[in-house]
Amino acid sequence: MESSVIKREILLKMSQQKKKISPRNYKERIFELTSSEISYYEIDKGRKGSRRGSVQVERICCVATVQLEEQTPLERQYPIQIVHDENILYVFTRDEDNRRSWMEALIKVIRGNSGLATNYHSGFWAEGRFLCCRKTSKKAPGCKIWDPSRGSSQPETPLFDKSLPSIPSYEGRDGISLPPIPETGANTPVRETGTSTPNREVNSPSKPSDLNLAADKEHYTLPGEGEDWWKIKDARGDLSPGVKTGLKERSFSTEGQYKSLQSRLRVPERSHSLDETKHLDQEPFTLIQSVNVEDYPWYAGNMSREKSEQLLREMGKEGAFVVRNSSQKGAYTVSLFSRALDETNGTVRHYLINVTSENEYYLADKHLFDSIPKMIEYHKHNGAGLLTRLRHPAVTSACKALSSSYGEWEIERGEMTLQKILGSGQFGVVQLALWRGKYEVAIKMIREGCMSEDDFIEEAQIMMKMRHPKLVALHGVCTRVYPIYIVTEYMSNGSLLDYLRTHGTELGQALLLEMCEDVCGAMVYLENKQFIHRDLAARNCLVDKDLTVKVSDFGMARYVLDDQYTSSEGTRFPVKWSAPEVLNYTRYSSKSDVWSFGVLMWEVYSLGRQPYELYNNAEVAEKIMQGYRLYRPQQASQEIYQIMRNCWHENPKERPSFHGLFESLQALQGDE
Ligand SMILES: Nc1ncnc2c1ncn2[C@@H]1O[C@H](COP(=O)(O)OP(=O)(O)OP(=O)(O)O)[C@@H](O)[C@H]1O
Ligand SMILES: [Zn+2]
Repeated sequence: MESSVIKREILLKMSQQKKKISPRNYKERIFELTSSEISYYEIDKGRKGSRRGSVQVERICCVATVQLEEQTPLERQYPIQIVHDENILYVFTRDEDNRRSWMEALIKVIRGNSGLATNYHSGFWAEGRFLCCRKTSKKAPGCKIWDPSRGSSQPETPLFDKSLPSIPSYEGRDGISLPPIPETGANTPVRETGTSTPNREVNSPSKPSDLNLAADKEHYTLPGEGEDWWKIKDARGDLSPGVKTGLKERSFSTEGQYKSLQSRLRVPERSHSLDETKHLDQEPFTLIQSVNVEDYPWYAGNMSREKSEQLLREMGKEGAFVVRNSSQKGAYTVSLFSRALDETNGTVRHYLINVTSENEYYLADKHLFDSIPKMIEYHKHNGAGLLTRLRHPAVTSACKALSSSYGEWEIERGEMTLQKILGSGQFGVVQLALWRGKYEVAIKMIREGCMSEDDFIEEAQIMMKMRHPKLVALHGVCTRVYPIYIVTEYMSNGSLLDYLRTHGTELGQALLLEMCEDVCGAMVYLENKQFIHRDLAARNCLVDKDLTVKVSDFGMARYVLDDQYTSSEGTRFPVKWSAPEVLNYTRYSSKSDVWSFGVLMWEVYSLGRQPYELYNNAEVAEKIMQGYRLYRPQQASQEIYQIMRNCWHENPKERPSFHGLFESLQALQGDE
């Protein structure tokens, strides 16, 4: 027997975010809560359409509010998280009352569950991490204590015997206060009271307003019989241009809804351009006061349309963007990448930056700004008519500043301020430094006598031209004095091997796969350039602040002056990563890189174990010749393991190319 509906209402639902970084979208769904499940349905001509998903009540371990992100649009000010054993469902209620009533109902049904959480995450899961504690596993134990019986912020509304978890304050994740929505005055729509709900007994409303099935600022429901109870009328059609009567006509996007709400609440549009300086957490060393586009990391100068598309696609990140000079003289264009329209290939859109006669700038919609940087900053937080928000500048600031100021590869040593030691390797110590006091870079200080320096310096210019979003950029060198400095892009999460060993258990399947894809993407690029890495391994990949993995030290093995490293019999030779033809005849090729890549995938899926742990180099070489291969790591599916095995074909010609590997990996990603 179907259990009766406790609550049924249209709520906004966030997409499930199954991948590490996938675009979020928000859809209106009809939500139904029964004592056994919460389910949601498409809205089809104002009625319950097809079922889109559900969560069984017994699997829910926590229901709580969520701390708002900065610049949250008005329709998403009242989020609830429903945490269950597989994922987190985020839904957005209309207002505090509405949220309270959903929380009450949900907590009531889950109260008897055995596996209720003790902790939860107060922030959203976004782009591969929790905004509260920055943990990168969706299963990471919560960072705040969850106490469903703790006092709520409005104790005058007693629930059952206990009260609700506290309602969060309007605080962004960095403690930036968001203005509460003005609720009074002529602009506040009058609340219409509906008739009684079909489930009145179950719902047992505690306040008269709870009698409404739904009563928001735009429409109210007319509870009735059966399917037909679902008629919805516009309460204030005159005030919201995009909204007419009935859901049928309600075709505006959430951004449009935001705007119409905004205009009705008379929030001055300009107010959103204020204070943006606080949000620049991604690029801490950017000159935020400047109105010159040249001072910003996203400015790519005379980059062509084609080049920008190539760069953004290579980067492949939702919301990757650059601002470049338009072919129209004196004008600028924003080029933006998104997977919103085409999940597999993505789309690049080019938006001309418009200028009014009063020298004010705007993009897709009419939010005016007195400078381009302010406009860009606004659109970092508000899609407002764009394909997606401007999330990731595609040119790193140091990278761009360095390459524009030095066509050459020689960097002025005096412009480096050393900060701290990051580690040490084959060539010596690696330090974090600031270039010109503001751009973070990593410096390899080459210990004298361990590198064939002249050969390297000759090759450095070629290596500097190797530019790919998944390759650690070589910015330049300081060669005039000893020790020689090799200046590269700084990667704040250190080596992939260390990262796997310390954070491996927090990384889900999707992230492990993405890490392999990142490396493979860089290798496709090198393969096309016929550039052989020669020492591909997890220790030679680095992890960026957003967990992007990039390949480092490409080609550097050629300049090592150390017999123990260069000779395949040497103790430091990477035997366990080397293809048989390398061990036997020192025959390097992109296909020998492919072998190493297979071992790197094994490292990723074994969360940083040493390959062939129990064997020394000589034993490994012998076993490999006899046809033995690494076993399947626990985390790797049969499909993943098969990809590794293909990389370890005895005959290099039989191994897949990086291009082929990349396609296989992407196909797996689509499976989820
Ligand atoms: N660009 C960088 N950004 C951040 N940390 C770095 C960077 N380059 C190196 N490191 C840190 O310094 C350590 C040493 O790096 P390095 O590349 O010299 O040696 P390695 O790759 O570990 O060993 P080998 O030189 O033998 O291959 C790395 O493990 C990493 O922790
Ligand atoms: Zn947290």
